[in-house]
Amino acid sequence: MASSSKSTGPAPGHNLATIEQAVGAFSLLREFFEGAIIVDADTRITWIDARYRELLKLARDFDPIGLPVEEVIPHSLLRRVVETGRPILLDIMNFDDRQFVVCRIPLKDEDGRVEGAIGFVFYDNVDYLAPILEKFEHLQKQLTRAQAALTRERQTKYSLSSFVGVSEAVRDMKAMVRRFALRDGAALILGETGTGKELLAHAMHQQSDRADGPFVAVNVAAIPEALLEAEFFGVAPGAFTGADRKPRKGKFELAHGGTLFLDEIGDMPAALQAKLLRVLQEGEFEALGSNTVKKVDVRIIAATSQALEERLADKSFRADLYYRIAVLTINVPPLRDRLEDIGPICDALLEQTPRPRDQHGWNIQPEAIALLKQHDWPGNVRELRNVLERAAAMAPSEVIDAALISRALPSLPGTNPSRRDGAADLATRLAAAERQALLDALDSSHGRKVEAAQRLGVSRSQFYEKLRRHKIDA
Ligand SMILES: Nc1ncnc2c1ncn2[C@@H]1O[C@H](COP(=O)(O)OP(=O)(O)OP(=O)(O)O)[C@@H](O)[C@H]1O
Repeated sequence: MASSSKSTGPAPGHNLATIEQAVGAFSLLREFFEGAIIVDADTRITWIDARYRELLKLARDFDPIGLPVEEVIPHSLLRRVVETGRPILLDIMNFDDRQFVVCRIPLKDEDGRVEGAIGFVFYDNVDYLAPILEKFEHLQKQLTRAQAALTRERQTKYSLSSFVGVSEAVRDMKAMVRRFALRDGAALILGETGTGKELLAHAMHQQSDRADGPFVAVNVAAIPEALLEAEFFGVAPGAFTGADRKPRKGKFELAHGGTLFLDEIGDMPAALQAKLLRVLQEGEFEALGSNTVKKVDVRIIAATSQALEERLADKSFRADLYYRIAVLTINVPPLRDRLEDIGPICDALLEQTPRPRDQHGWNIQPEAIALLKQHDWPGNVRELRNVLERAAAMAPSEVIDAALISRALPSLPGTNPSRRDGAADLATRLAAAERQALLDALDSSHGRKVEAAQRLGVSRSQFYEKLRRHKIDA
């Protein structure tokens, strides 16, 4: 055996010939590597170089021979090499805060059967490896910084503090959201359109134990009825003619370990309500075209801007489902009932409103805020955002005064682009007219999308598709 007093092993009963050969061959290379290890076909350690023992900080009296490699090197990939019979020629491993290049090669007998594997560890005294390690270190630092920035961004974007409001009603509601976040049951958020229900659902998820899990949002009204079931529960391979061979995951599966936000739950068809109830009660469902039951761990947060009591009374919404989700109910007050929030919300929304490069920040005047407080806000904060964006687009400087606001408010003339743009070609004029029709329908149905779709004589899904195409945040 080529092992000197510095090496340990091999364990009795292993193929000595192979190990002798391997160690003999790479003893020629030993000045180029920092350590080496050999495992057998069961991935148990049969030999380890003394320098590798030092690197791993193994105690002097600890004998690793015969142990599964992962008990000594938890992240070792030697098992993969043994199982696949394929080498991993270049990889990087961390030991404490140092990075090493590692190379793993399968050991095969004369018939090509895998008998074990060897791993070598190199360090940067090998000049040609230095650029690889440097590059890796650089990329790893960049990744760590990007991940930290992303976490910060997610936390601020969806934290409860991004729901702006100073009124007592908002403070009480936020306290309730914090309490509900810590309970894991289904929750229901009620409020007019544009009051910030989705924002609150996201914040509740972010405050809960599920924050590291996914947050998946589905707008029930935006999906054509025929596709809803597949969208929620997924499709088994070949479930119907034309279905993919591969299974398609539904939103429930995608939200596993996290939160599923069901917006416009009042629009859910009866058959789907029954299936949803089953998931809530048993935590299980079947994909479309499958008879295998799947288990999921998902918290449901539902929201609606409809009066659910009416839907309960006419039996289009199941009472048992309602009582299941309504245990934790949050009522978001409409903007017109908390006028003192308008000023702070304007400041927050204007922070996010694009401004010309040479400008420091928007300056909204008290008279402009006073005028905004007189409006009824059927579309709530979403409508306020649109009005501010319109005013900002018309503003000649960073000052937003009452005159600009009165031009930007929806009931006043001067906002119809199709009337202004006489020189545009037909397609542009038609698109502008369609956009205006959508906005008008939303305005006159106080932001209720189902009603707006009916007014225009299009289906819900067509209506949503058009909103998306025209980039209308409704
Ligand atoms: N209190 C608030 N502070 C800051 N921004 C808000 C607030 N409330 C709502 N918003 C903003 O208003 C817009 C609409 O909010 P959101 O989509 O959460 O409303 P919603 O109640 O879910 O609407 P819908 O019922 O139509 O789906 C978003 O851009 C959101 O960020």
